[in-house]
Amino acid sequence: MSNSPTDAALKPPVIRLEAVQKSFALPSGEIFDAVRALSLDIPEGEIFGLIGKSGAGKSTLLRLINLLERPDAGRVIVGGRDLTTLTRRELRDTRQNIGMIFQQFNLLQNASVFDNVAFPLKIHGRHSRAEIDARVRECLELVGLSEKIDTYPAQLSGGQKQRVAIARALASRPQVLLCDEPTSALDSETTRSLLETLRDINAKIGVTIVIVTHELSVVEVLCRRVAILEKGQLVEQFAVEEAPQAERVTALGREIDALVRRRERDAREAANAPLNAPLFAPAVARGIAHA
Ligand SMILES: Nc1ncnc2c1ncn2[C@@H]1O[C@H](COP(=O)(O)OP(=O)(O)OP(=O)(O)O)[C@@H](O)[C@H]1O
Repeated sequence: MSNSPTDAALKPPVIRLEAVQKSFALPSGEIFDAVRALSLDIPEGEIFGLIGKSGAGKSTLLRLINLLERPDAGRVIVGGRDLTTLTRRELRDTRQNIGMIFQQFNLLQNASVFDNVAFPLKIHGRHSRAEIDARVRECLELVGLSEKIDTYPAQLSGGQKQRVAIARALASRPQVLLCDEPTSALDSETTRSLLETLRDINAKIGVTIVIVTHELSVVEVLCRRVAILEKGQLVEQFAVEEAPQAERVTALGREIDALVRRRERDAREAANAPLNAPLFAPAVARGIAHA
């Protein structure tokens, strides 16, 4: 696996996976290894992408982080606690520290936006009404949906539903937000705006974001680091913005680099172009003959 020089996790990992393993029994009786002895550190405050082909084990790995899937072997340490050793009750409490959002939003259809966001706080049973009220308003403001507090999911667009889901996931003030293909059901404009909101939230409250996606444009816009999975193993991880020292190991890694370099080049050209430059100046004239 290749690692970039900035890997030397300057910040302590908020998530540490140690040789986690997860297998499933298939209907045929065969055992399928979805995640194979995988180790990974994710530093606090990171926006971290998990990518790979369909079936590579991305969602399983994400679900191992909050123990929605229990590993067959290995340790899952979040916020300094090994989740695999906790009692059911301790795990329930610790999960307050790990929010999660899904592709299909998973909102309660018969509950208002307020009640959806308040739900995890109410079932936890340790918050006063005033505290819940203030927390819900604060989270809806973070996602830009304050004015929808009294509406119902059916009255919202897909992007707005996902924002409610984010507010709900943040209600318990978790250190970690897990996102499983959060923009797959959204059009490209809504996706862009939602990704901006996630970046904004990361900057404002420092929550560590781990996102599974098959869209490289999501990685390009949102992620600062990325890990590439193949057949349940971690084959490469790097800082997205960092120019590679050597060619990336995987085709996906090379595609991400190409996207990032193209964006940088476009930005440079836009900054250098005189206002009256022809729109389609030949590449050679602009010094990018080998672009
Ligand atoms: N509960 C399960 N029972 C049996 N097999 C499973 C189960 N969950 C996942 N798998 C298998 O494990 C493999 C990895 O699944 P996973 O959903 O983690 O992959 P993925 O990389 O997220 O793929 P995709 O992008 O298609 O969602 C797949 O082959 C899947 O069929």
